Amino acid sequence: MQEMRNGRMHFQPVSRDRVLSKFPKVTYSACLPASSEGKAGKCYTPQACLQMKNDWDSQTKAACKDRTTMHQGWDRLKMSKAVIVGDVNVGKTCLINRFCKDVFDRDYKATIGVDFEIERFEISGVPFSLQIWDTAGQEKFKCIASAYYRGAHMIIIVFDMADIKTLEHTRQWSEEAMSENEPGSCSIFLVGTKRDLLAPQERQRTERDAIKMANEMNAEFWSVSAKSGENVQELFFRMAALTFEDSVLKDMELGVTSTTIGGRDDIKSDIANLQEPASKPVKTNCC
Ligand SMILES: Nc1nc2c(ncn2[C@@H]2O[C@H](COP(=O)(O)OP(=O)(O)OP(=O)(O)O)[C@@H](O)[C@H]2O)c(=O)[nH]1
Repeated sequence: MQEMRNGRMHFQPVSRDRVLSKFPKVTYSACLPASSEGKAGKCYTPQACLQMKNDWDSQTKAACKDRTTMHQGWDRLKMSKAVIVGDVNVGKTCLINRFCKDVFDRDYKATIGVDFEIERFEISGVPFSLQIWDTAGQEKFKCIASAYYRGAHMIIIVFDMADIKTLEHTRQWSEEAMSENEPGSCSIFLVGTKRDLLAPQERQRTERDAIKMANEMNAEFWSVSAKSGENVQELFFRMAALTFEDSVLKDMELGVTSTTIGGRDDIKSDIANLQEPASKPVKTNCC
């Protein structure tokens, strides 16, 4: 992924479909009448989005362009942690698999505890990795999964658009995930899955309810389908872009010169916990 040559860090190129040069901006209202859907084309709604900018922050642009910053400041790979939570069976694993592997499995296989993927991007010319943590929705695994909420830069709360109860439960998922993190330290995305299962009018009703919920929890709302792939790549690109920019701005604020984002050693130890369960067991009281 990265190696030192002639005293400089060299990163292997990422695949072309993970290169992001333009800022992913607001282009679509989920509450448009069904008849106008498809005209505007995309994804998420100005009524519930984390920010409405059309371009990178000028400081981010300057930092990405600046060769000196590249050599002095980003000699290690920038990395952020996204944690995906939500009720059992809502489609968390399928969402990740659609983006990371471009596959969809119709059969349900419960996640046991946690699992994770690392996706590599190039954003505005800068190598960037996103750790995507998939957690189990089953109650019996909750205490294992919650041990991995800490240190998240992003919390993605998933619900099933065809099962409105799962939207009601998102408030509790949000509270639980945020209780492990400092207030204001992570961005929240509220994601409705299985968009393909709903008729247009039903979908609009659910989207309106979800927008209200997203506003309550200061989240950005997206409606996606892992089955068809609709909006999935756009969602992950948007998440990657927002967390990348956050990390660049935070690093500049802190005057960080040579570290992964915020010196997050907790991310590495999370992976160590996952890969070496025998040597570092997850402590739980409830399972
Ligand atoms: N039609 C449709 N079905 C979906 C979609 N996403 C997931 N499913 C189905 O929903 C079921 C559950 O999906 P998973 O991704 O395993 O659910 P999960 O949230 O990871 O479940 P846990 O691991 O138990 O927490 C599977 O049978 C999937 O095929 C979607 O976008 N559309």
